[in-house]
Amino acid sequence: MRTAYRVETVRNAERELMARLPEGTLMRRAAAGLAATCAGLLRDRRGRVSGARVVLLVGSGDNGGDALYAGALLAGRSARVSVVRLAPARTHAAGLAALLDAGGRIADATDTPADAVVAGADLVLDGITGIGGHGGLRPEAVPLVRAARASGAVVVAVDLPSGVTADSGEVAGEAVRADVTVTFGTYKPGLLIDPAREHAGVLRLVDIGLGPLLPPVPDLEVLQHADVARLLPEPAGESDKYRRGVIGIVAGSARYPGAAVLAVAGALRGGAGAVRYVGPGGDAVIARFPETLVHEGPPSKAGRVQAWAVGPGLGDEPGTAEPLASDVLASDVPVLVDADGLRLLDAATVRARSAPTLLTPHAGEAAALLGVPREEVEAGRLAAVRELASRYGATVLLKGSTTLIATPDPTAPVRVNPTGTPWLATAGSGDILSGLAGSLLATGLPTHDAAAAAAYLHGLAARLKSRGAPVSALDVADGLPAAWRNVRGEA
Ligand SMILES: NC(=O)C1=CN([C@@H]2O[C@H](COP(=O)(O)OP(=O)(O)OC[C@H]3O[C@@H](n4cnc5c(N)ncnc54)[C@H](O)[C@@H]3O)[C@@H](O)[C@H]2O)[C@@H](O)CC1
Ligand SMILES: Nc1ncnc2c1ncn2[C@@H]1O[C@H](COP(=O)(O)OP(=O)(O)O)[C@@H](O)[C@H]1O
Ligand SMILES: [K+]
Repeated sequence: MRTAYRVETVRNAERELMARLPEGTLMRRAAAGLAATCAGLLRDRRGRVSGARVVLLVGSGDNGGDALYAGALLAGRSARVSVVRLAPARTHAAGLAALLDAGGRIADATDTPADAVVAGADLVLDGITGIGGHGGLRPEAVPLVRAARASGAVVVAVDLPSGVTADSGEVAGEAVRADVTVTFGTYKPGLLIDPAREHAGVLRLVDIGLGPLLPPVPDLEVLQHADVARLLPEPAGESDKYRRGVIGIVAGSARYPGAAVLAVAGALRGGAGAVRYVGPGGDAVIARFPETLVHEGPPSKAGRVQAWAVGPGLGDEPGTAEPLASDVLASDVPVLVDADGLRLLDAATVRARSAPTLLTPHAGEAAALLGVPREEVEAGRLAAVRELASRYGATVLLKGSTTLIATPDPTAPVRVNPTGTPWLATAGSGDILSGLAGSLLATGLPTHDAAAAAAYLHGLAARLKSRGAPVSALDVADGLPAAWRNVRGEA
């Protein structure tokens, strides 16, 4: 499991650790890790560190200090290192002295155009701001950062790409776009959540000894194969289809019968022992998946069901969608609500439910539920998913370029799914996810585990099927058994 902590927590832990260590120890540890990564990148690029051209962009804080000490270490290995100070009077003095001692030089951008400053650089180190930064890049930094990007040099961000918001992943204005980010002590939320994540490139974590001083509960967690493998249900010798769990799907409409087929396709690969279908798409479902138990009446009369998934393609015809959705919400088993089901949702009904509810909106649906523009949700995913979970008293899986899962408990970590791929942005893939997550819920997994395991398998299935080419929603469903085996370490 990867974890991330917000700035205040990082600073508290750093303070405690610094009090136990000789002054400057943490920065030296950070700089050593940073220099090692840079040296590796330079060797990849030109075979050796000696003679490489390195430009440091250095702001007024300790982030610049890290860059300067790392620059000194590289200069000590005969790299040609120059520093551009963005706030000359407030540059980390000891770091600058170390760099100059090691043979580095000052190349401030005051009289020289930005592109000339970075011209010919093999590597540009972004030490403008780290966890102390706020409000995007200052105007004087913007041309330098753009020139660095355009120069073809490898851009390495120190701790965080300057300009991104560490705690939320928001990007207010311009921010550095790095190829690699070397972060210290722990991941920060912004490194894992878009749009900031896109700016960070490949992540490297340098251990500076902070781990034991961080609280046991992180702000974010990212499950990995072993974590998901532990969650996946496995039928025991004594299992029968009912004990494995029955998932009820309420999806599709005369207008969108395909959504019913797709949700069932996901549900059939989600571990439940049986899939019941209720709704107007029964014929289409049976034609494609004869193993489905199709029911004509209302969901409450469909027989035993351990969890429901309601909403994909349900449409908005009065007299059809609404009664189906309210019947499902009145049940006392876990319910997943997606797509059209979300439009019919009212917070008081969800809050009053006796069993857990899982909402799976994309950014547009989340925006409608929150009454804000879609762009606001996309720019501030973490705040949006937390707010929805708290307003509805439900677990919320917010889909998109970074899929996030929050529970109604504001102290619980938000989960970030690491397996997604932009190839998943294809019509109907969300319907597969609904069926899959519902199926995992029916097997008895707690809501946030079912959501996290489903997002993980769904993303992995898309990657395994895609291998760099477009995939359809049904391809993703077909890839689920392979993803399941892959997670469990089976061939
Ligand atoms: N505290 C510690 O023990 C350690 C800190 N480390 C480094 O120190 C960093 C934090 O250092 P600081 O607290 O000095 O903060 P930063 O270096 O991140 O930035 C703070 C400075 O930048 C200025 N600033 C803020 N926003 C700006 C913006 N948008 N554009 C330009 N300037 C801006 C502020 O006025 C302030 O002077 C970490 O990110 C990490 O790189 C590491 O050395 C590891 C140990
Ligand atoms: N840029 C992206 N990167 C990764 N995953 C994405 C991206 N865009 C969409 N997805 C994923 O694709 C799926 C799309 O679901 P949804 O928006 O409900 O589409 P539909 O309604 O067509 O099924 C979700 O699982 C979402 O997380
Ligand atoms: K930085």
